[in-house]
Order: sequence, then C-alpha cells, then structure tokens
Amino acid sequence: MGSPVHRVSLGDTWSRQMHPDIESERYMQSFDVERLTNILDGGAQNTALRRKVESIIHSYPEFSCKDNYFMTQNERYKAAMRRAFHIRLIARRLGWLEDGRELGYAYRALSGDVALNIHRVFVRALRSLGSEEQIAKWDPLCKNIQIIATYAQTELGHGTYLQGLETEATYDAATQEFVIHSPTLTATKWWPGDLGRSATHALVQAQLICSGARRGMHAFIVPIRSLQDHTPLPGIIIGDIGPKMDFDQTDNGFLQLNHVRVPRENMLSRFAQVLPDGTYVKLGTAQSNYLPMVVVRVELLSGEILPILQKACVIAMRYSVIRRQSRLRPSDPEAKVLDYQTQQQKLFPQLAISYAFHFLAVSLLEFFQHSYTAILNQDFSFLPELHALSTGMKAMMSEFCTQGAEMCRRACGGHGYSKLSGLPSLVTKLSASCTYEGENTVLYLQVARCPAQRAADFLCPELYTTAWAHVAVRLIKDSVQHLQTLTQSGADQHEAWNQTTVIHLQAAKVHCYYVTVKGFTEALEKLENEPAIQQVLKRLCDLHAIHGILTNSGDFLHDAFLSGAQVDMARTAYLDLLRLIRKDAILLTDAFDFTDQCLNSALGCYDGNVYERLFQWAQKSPTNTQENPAYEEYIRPLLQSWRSKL
Ligand SMILES: CCCCCCCCCCCCC/C=C/C(=O)SCCNC(=O)CCNC(=O)[C@H](O)C(C)(C)COP(=O)(O)OP(=O)(O)OC[C@H]1O[C@@H](n2cnc3c(N)ncnc32)[C@H](O)[C@@H]1OP(=O)(O)O
Ligand SMILES: Cc1cc2nc3c(=O)[nH]c(=O)nc-3n(C[C@H](O)[C@H](O)[C@H](O)COP(=O)(O)OP(=O)(O)OC[C@H]3O[C@@H](n4cnc5c(N)ncnc54)[C@H](O)[C@@H]3O)c2cc1C
Repeated sequence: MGSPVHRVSLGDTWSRQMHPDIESERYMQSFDVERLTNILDGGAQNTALRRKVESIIHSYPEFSCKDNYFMTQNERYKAAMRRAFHIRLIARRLGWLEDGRELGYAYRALSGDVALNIHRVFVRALRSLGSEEQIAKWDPLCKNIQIIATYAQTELGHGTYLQGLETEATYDAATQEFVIHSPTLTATKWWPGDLGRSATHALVQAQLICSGARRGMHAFIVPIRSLQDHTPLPGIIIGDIGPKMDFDQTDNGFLQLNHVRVPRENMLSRFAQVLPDGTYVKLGTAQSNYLPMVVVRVELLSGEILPILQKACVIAMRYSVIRRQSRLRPSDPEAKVLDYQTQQQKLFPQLAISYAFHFLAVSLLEFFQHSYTAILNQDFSFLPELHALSTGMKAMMSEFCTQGAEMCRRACGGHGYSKLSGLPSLVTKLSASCTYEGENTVLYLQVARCPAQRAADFLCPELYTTAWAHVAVRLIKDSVQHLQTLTQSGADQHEAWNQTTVIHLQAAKVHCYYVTVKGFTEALEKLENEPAIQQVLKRLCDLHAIHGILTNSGDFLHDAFLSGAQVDMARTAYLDLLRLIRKDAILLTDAFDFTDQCLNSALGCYDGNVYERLFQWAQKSPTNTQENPAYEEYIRPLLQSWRSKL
C-alpha cells in the first residue's frame, strides 16, 4: 500500500522574516510608494477605505481562497457560493451598497472568486433597460437576494450575431402576456453564468414579435426556478454546460423555454413598450437594448481584467528578485533573474501596459459616467462614441492582459506552471475575457466601423504620440480606401467588407494602442505636482509607446515616417529604459498594494519566502494524504512482474 508522504514540519520562523533579496529592493526608494498607491486608488481616503474593507474580508475564514487549488469543481462552486452568501451578510450589516466602493473593494480582495457575478450583470442590465417602476420592483429583490438572477443572451447557435438570436417572445394581447419560447435546439440559451444551478430568474434576450412584426432583441424577466424548492418551473429545461477551461466556481448553464408565459410588465421598457393592445412603441434607438453590454464592458476593464494583469506582474516581479539562476560573470554569485536584460524585456512592458491601462480605464470611466446618464435620459448622442471606446478598450485590454499574464507565467519557469504560483489561473481567467462580453475580433471590427475623422479627434502633438497618430490615421485611411476600391469595382458592400476585415482589424488595433499611449501621456501631465512619481511613470509610458513601435516597426517604416536609423535609436532608448526601470520594478508592483491573501500565490508574497511556501503548500495537496489509488491495481503488480523477470 503506497504510504502517504510524511508531513514535514518546516517550522515557520521564515514567515516572520523578509527575504534579504527582496528586502534589498526596497532600501532605496526613488519615489513614495504609498503616494503612488494613493494615486492608483484615486486618493488616500480610498486607499484607507480599501485597506479597511480588505482587513474585514481577510478576518473571515469563510472568505479564504487558500485551498482553491486543491478543490474539485463542486467544492469550488460551493466555496464561491459561501463567499457570495457571507459578503452579502456583511454588506447588509455594514450598509455597503451594491455599486458602492466597499463592495468593489471586497470583490477585489476576493479576486472575483465569488458566486453570483452574473447576478451583478443582471442588476446593471435592469438599471439600463428597466423603467423606473420596473427598477423599483426588481432592484430590491436582487439587492436582498430574494431572487438570484442571470443574464441569458447567448444561445447555442449564436453569441456574437445578436440579430440571429432565435428565442422568441410573442405578445398575446388576449392575456396581456409574452410567450417565451426556444423554437430550435440552437435557440437554447448557453453560457449564462449562475444559470446552471443557482439562478431563480433570468433576463432573457429574445426576438420580440408583436402586432405581426419582428421587432428585434428585447429583454424579458423570466422566473426559471421555484422560490420554494429551487426546482425548475413548468416549461423550463435547465442545467450546467459542463467543465470549462476555468471559472470552475461559476455554474455556466443552459436553458430551454417551452412556451413560458410572463406578464406584459416583464419586458424591460425604458427604450421600448408594448401597449395592452399589442401596439409597439419605440422610445430609444435600434441599439438601445445593447446598452447593458456597454455598461459591463466598461466595468469589467478596471473591475476584473486589469487587476489580473497587475497581480501577474506583482507575482512575477517579486519571484524574479528571489530566483537566482546562472551567473552574469563566472566570478559572480548566481544572479537574480531580474538582472538579465531578457527577463526585463519580458516583464517591464507588462508593467508599463498595466499602468497605461489603469489611466486609460480611469478616463474611460469618467467618459462613461457622463454619457451613461445622458443615454438613460434618452440623449443618445454619446452612445456611438461610448460603444466604439468600450468595445475597442475591452478587446485591446483583454488581449494584452492575457498575453501579458502568460508572459509573466513563462518568466517564472517551472514554478510558474505550478497552480500554487497563482499564475495559471490568472491566465485562464483572462483568456475567457477575450471571448465573454463580446469576442475580441468582432469588437475590434466595431471600432474599425468608426469614420476616419474620429482618428483625427485624437491627434495630439507629442513625439511618439504623433508617430502613433500618424500610423493610426494612415492605416484607417488605407482600410477605408481598400473598402471603397472594392465597392467601386462593383463588389457587394458586405462582400467588400468581409474581404477587407483583416485590414480593418489591423487599423483598429493600432488606433486602440494609440489611444492608450495618448491616455498615458495625458495622465502624466496631471502629475506635475508629483515629480518623482511622474518621472518613474514617464519611463513606463515611454517604454509602452516604444515597445509598440519596435513590435510593429514595419508600420512606422512603411511610408518612411520613421527611418531605419530612427527605429535603431528607439531601440537604444528602449534598452536604456529597461536599465532605468530595473531599480524601481519591485516598488512599482508594490504600489498595486495587493494583499498576500488576494494574490494567493506561493511565488508572489510580500516577504519573498518563495521556496518555503511552495514546499509547505504542496503538503496540502489531498493526494499527499490519500492512499495511492493506482498502487494495488497497477504499480505493485507492475513492480512485482518486473522483479519476477529479473
Ligand atoms: C459588471 C460587474 C460584473 C463583474 C464580474 C466580475 C467577474 C467576471 C466573470 C465573468 C463575467 C462574464 C459575463 C459575460 C457576459 C456575456 O458574455 S453577455 C453576452 C455578451 N455578448 C456580446 O457582447 C455580443 C457581441 N455582439 C454584438 O455586440 C453585436 O452583435 C455586434 C457584433 C456589435 C453587431 O451588432 P448588430 O446590431 O448585429 O450589427 P451592426 O451593424 O454591427 O451594428 C448596428 C449598429 O449598432 C451599433 N452597435 C452595435 N453594438 C452596439 C452597442 N453595444 N451599443 C451601441 N451601439 C451598438 C453599431 O455601431 C452599428 O451602428 P451604425 O454603424 O451607426 O449602424
Ligand atoms: C466564461 C464565459 C462566460 C460567459 N457568460 C455569459 C453570460 O453570462 N451571459 C451570456 O449571455 N453569454 C455569456 N457568455 C457567452 C459569450 O458572450 C459569447 O461566447 C461571446 O459573445 C462570443 O460569441 P460566440 O461564442 O458565438 O463566438 P462566435 O461569434 O461564434 O466566434 C467564433 C469565431 O467567429 C468569428 N466571428 C464571428 N462573427 C464574426 C464576424 N462578423 N466577422 C468576423 N469574424 C467573426 C469570431 O471572431 C471567432 O473567431 C460567456 C462566455 C464565456 C466564455
């Protein structure tokens, strides 16, 4: 019988001392780390509030994520539901509001490993599409968790092409009800989070049919499980879609509706109404019912996507000053891997991007708050711009953050492949963000639809900013010209579009990168009262801009806007920036101020005691205390059969 590993007691003196290799990185501070944390939080008072909320969250064992890596899917789901349950008890007791700062900080502390995230998406959709009366009715039920709701838009056959959604909502004037129905297998709602086992209600996006006409996608609140015993209601076929790449804690589900009736009042009617006699009244634009996607895309950027890259940077940077491997000179001691220029080139651009995206997300959120209020009051003038910005930034940030987190993982060698590092789950979580809330390619192409003059709006006089603006305008004009050439040669407009989408995609990506460069330079201008911080962030801004130029140098050389010699100069500047950023790297990641519990990483703890934690955490693996399931049936007979042959 395979004997379990004997538990090795390491003692924990190491847990009270900081590793000298990371302590030395914090001796010489070229800027005030606490002040930078305050800037990232939007003020010292927010830092204090965030830390207060984190200390509350971390004081409850119910919120601990330390065993996540050893859990089954069911255990992960139950643990996430336990956190959702307790976080709402605390919120109710302490008066934290659903969209207040405290709950946002609480979710940050829990790294999204909380159930009922799509319940939060439902609330945003309700507030975007519901009339005041409907919000007054359903919002309190959500806030008090008297119902658990999900956002059911995607179907087995359609996720991107919303005009292709097949679920029908046919108005019956005789009973003043909508009949919600899944006419085909591909109409089955597929993917909505919290649907598989948790939700009692669904916001079902369906094609409205009334007065004999199809009116496009509209939102309907549909009860799906009994509030008495949680069983599916009549006409409801429901379940979990099965194992996924990650998000084990979320029960993404499927839903088929068989002629389910809901009252007329259950169609969310801020932007459209069906009168008792079936008359359809349009109050908004054709795309008003798309508004929830805009809202969630904007909130996901700073609430979910960016913090994941920031955490990956913290873990990889801290590990890279603890990990010593090989020698810079034969006579030297083994070097911190962060002293290798190639390691710096892997990690510092990710650090630069995480700061660039922070400032971009802040400015997008400001624009969103301003335009969202107007849209709710039926002023749609900002919607096209908000749609273009939110789709472009969601596509770009999810793509770059996913690539960046994977780079951070690879930069940690073998231990980066261990789940105990925290990095693999950051990568798989981010990977999903390239798909949910809109598949990235499709969203980039939405940006490409913007008229060329919008690129002109963003032009601004600064060395590399001008270079980026020039390339963005050139590529956008080039994409428009290709499209026009095809259509003028007689090609059908849709065929012409499809035959030029690769060119539009490239233009959209360059335009979005330009927007991040411009956003970062503008944010730096506001830091003139913080010279030390401004200087260290300007190096990251320069690195971000030049990294993009070197990665896409062909675009800058194409029309000789930059010469080969200038690109060489850019590379020289880039390599020098790596050297300059090196001494501030740990401090720049410390400034994100993630607690060890939030990082949940054996490699990324503040004190740098990596190896002790890796070894100690590995002891927790259930496989180390269980009987070896393969010994009796396979290992022993194998060994004995080989022995008998010897
Ligand atoms: C917030 C709190 C949550 C926190 C959670 C934390 C943890 C996170 C865990 C994970 C959470 C995951 C949650 C995921 C949820 C989902 O995935 S919900 C489903 C999301 N689905 C999509 O995004 C679908 C993507 N597809 C589309 O958006 C559209 O189909 C399309 C691709 C944009 C095409 O639109 P369509 O109308 O079919 O045709 P077009 O010709 O392209 O567009 C017509 C005009 O409409 C304009 N437009 C398109 N979309 C919008 C919009 N959203 N808003 C405003 N306007 C829009 C478009 O620009 C066109 O305008 P004109 O050019 O002027 O005609
Ligand atoms: C973790 C996770 C959680 C989710 N949660 C929810 C949820 O809570 N509620 C919900 O309703 N949905 C949810 N979704 C579904 C998600 O919104 C869709 O998967 C997403 O919108 C992409 O649509 P799709 O799956 O149909 O991809 P498709 O559009 O089928 O994409 C497949 C390929 O086709 C390409 N493509 C499609 N259309 C075009 C085009 N016009 N031009 C060029 N290329 C094109 C895409 O670029 C992609 O490469 C979730 C998905 C995931 C992964």
